[in-house]
Amino acid sequence: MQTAILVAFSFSILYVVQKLLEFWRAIRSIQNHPGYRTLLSPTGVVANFLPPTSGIAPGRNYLFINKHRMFEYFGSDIHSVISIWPKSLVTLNLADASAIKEVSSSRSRFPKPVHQYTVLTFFGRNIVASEGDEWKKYRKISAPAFNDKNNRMVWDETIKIMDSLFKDVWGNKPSITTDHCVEVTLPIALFVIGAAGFGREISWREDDSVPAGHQLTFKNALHIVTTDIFLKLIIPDGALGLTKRFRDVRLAFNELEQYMSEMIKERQSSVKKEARYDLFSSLLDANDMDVGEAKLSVSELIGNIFIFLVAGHETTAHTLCFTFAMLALYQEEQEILYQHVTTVLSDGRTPTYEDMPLLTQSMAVFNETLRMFPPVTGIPKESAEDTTLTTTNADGEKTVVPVPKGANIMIDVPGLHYNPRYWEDPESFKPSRFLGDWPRDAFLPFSAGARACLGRKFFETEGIAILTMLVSRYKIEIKEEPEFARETFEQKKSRVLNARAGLTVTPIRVPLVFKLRDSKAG
Ligand code: HEM
Repeated sequence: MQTAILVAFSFSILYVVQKLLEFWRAIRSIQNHPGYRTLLSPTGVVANFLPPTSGIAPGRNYLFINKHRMFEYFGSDIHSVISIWPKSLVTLNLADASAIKEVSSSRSRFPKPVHQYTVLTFFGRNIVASEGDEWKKYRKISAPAFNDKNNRMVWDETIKIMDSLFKDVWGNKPSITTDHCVEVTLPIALFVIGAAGFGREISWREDDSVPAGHQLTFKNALHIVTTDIFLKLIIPDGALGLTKRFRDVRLAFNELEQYMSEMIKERQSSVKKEARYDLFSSLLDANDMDVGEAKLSVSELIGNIFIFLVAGHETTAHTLCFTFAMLALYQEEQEILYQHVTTVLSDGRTPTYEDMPLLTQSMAVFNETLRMFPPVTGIPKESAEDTTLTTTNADGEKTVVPVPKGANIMIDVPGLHYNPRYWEDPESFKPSRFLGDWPRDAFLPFSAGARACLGRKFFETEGIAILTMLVSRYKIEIKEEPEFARETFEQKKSRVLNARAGLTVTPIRVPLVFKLRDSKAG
């Protein structure tokens, strides 16, 4: 017994020594460039559940919470994170626009670390979680669907959805209250991607009814899957029956898979085999091919449908929610937007796709919201070779940072978006900064280079249509609640804008009131 304990103890000591040596080598490989030294890796699943305590891991949501502060603290727009466990990997976090440009424009030197995207592959391989030839195939199949014709359809479908919201759901009520803005923005975004991406029109009325053969609505299944996807990653399948929450997650995954299979069957057996040019048709055609390098297997088809549903609705819904919150908090900015919209639509008409380039203030409001609340806070890459990156400080002094092969590179989007070298007074909400010339390389909500967001224009189109329709008819305010009657503006702001880490930055509770503008109550 004693011998066994002694052997175990010796092995533990050896393990610790080995880990410390690895840690020391990793630090040396970047010449001890300043940064965090932590026990757990920031990209590990466990670290994602930890509060931002120092020492153990940078902590959950640390990029969004720290913004540019840690770059200031470490005195460089590139800082390092080196952790001991599971591996002493070097991560370099970047908030330097030119270093980020170098990384995002060279896919062969800095590819995507696909192993960090396992969480997105439960339903099958897909465009977001792939690299190399596999990614090229998915991009080649889906990119043609994001064309001007499709953007026009996105605009028209969005206007229909907003019209129906105003007429069929909100009626002519002088004011509409929601306890959390995403209750409005999530269905809007889902309806738009459903209609414009997948030819699946869902009306506000049928939205809440569970169809025969299902136990959850499509919306709920997708919502539970996207909210609890990390649980599915860490809880073994056998344990998913243990608690109600786990069982709900299992049910939601099964339901969503069933919905996606039904969508495929429905479209394939559609009697009206009319020629369609949406994203769904591109994916289905690729699945229909007999053989060939551009063929999609059924699992790849479902994997890509899932990723487009997620990429196309959560980012949009959260951005809309933060945008409405900012306009409610900053009434003077809402008034500027309202005045601009009424000038473009002087006769009170419904905006058309042709109006989009004129709605510059709506775009500026979105850009400023995306600068302050980028839904994707960290864009990971890895170094395929031993190389260097250079960063320049405010005094113009350059520092060359060694980048060993295999190092993780994290494009720190909030770090870049709050970097005072590029953005004057970065903590302030100033949409006007996007009206003139602005530092394009320091704005990366959609990533950049070959792996930039495929749906950027899709989002901009639906977003501008939604915002313009809403602001021209309703005034957005924060809901007054007695328990918060005594709070200061700053307290209200931090309560309303509080966010947590999810697949994308998720607003926690944004209670709003939409007041009809031409109503006496407005
Ligand atoms: C506010 C809205 C949106 C934001 C901020 C956003 C942001 C991003 C970011 C940062 C990436 C790169 C992710 C990475 O490298 O890990 C990305 C990729 C992607 N996005 Fe978006 N996105 C938005 C809306 C959309 C929409 C509406 C769609 C589709 C309808 C979409 C489809 C995609 C796809 C397919 C990719 C993968 C592109 C590739 O790797 O080739 N996104 N998005």
